[in-house]
Amino acid sequence: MDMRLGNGYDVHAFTGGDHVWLCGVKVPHDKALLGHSDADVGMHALTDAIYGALAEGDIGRHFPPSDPQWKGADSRIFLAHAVELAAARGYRLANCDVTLVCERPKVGPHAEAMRAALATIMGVEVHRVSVKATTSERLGFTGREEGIAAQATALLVPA
Ligand SMILES: Nc1ccn([C@@H]2O[C@H](COP(=O)(O)O)[C@@H](O)[C@H]2O)c(=O)n1
Ligand SMILES: C[C@@]1(CO)OP(=O)(O)OP(=O)(O)OC[C@H]1O
Repeated sequence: MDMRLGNGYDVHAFTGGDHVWLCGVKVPHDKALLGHSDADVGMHALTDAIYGALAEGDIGRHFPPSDPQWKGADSRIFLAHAVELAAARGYRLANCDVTLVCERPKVGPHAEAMRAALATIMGVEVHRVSVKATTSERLGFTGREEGIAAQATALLVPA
C-alpha cells in the first residue's frame, strides 16, 4: 500500500462569547466561534486532511450540518471517526501539521496542550502532531478579527 497525503482548510466566524475551542483546548477569549458544532476550526481542518488523504470526502459528508444530531457536537467525535476510518482502510497517522490563522487569541501558550489533546484523540505519540499559528498581519477577515482560519496536512502510512 502507498502512503497517502491530505490537506484540510476551515474557517469559523467569531460571535459573542468568552472562549474558543481550538484543537481540543478551551481557550479563554473575548469572543466565541460560531458553528453547528463546537466550531473547533483546527480540529475540523485536521479531520478534513485525514478524510482527504483517504479520498473519503469531507467532514460535512460524514457529519452533515443539516443533521440536528451534530448541533453543538464535540469535534473530537469527528476527528476520532476519521482516524477510525483510516485504521479500517489499513492506515495510521505518520504525522500531521495544523496552522491556525488569527491575530488573537495567542496560540503559543496553548500549543503544547493542543498537541497533547490531538494526539490523545488520534491515539498517536505527541511527536507526530504539530500545532502552530500565524497572524495575517491585520489583513483580511482574520486580520480584522472576524474569524479564525485553519489549515492542516496529514500523512497516512500503512499500519
Ligand atoms: N494567534 C497567534 C498568532 C501568532 N502567534 C505566534 O507569533 C508568531 C509571529 O506571528 P506572525 O504572524 O507575525 O508571523 C508566530 O510565529 C507564532 O509563534 C501565536 O502564538 N498566536
Ligand atoms: C462540523 C459540522 C457538523 O455538522 O458543522 P460546523 O461546526 O458548522 O463546522 P464546519 O467546519 O462548517 O463543517 C460542517 C459540519 O460537518
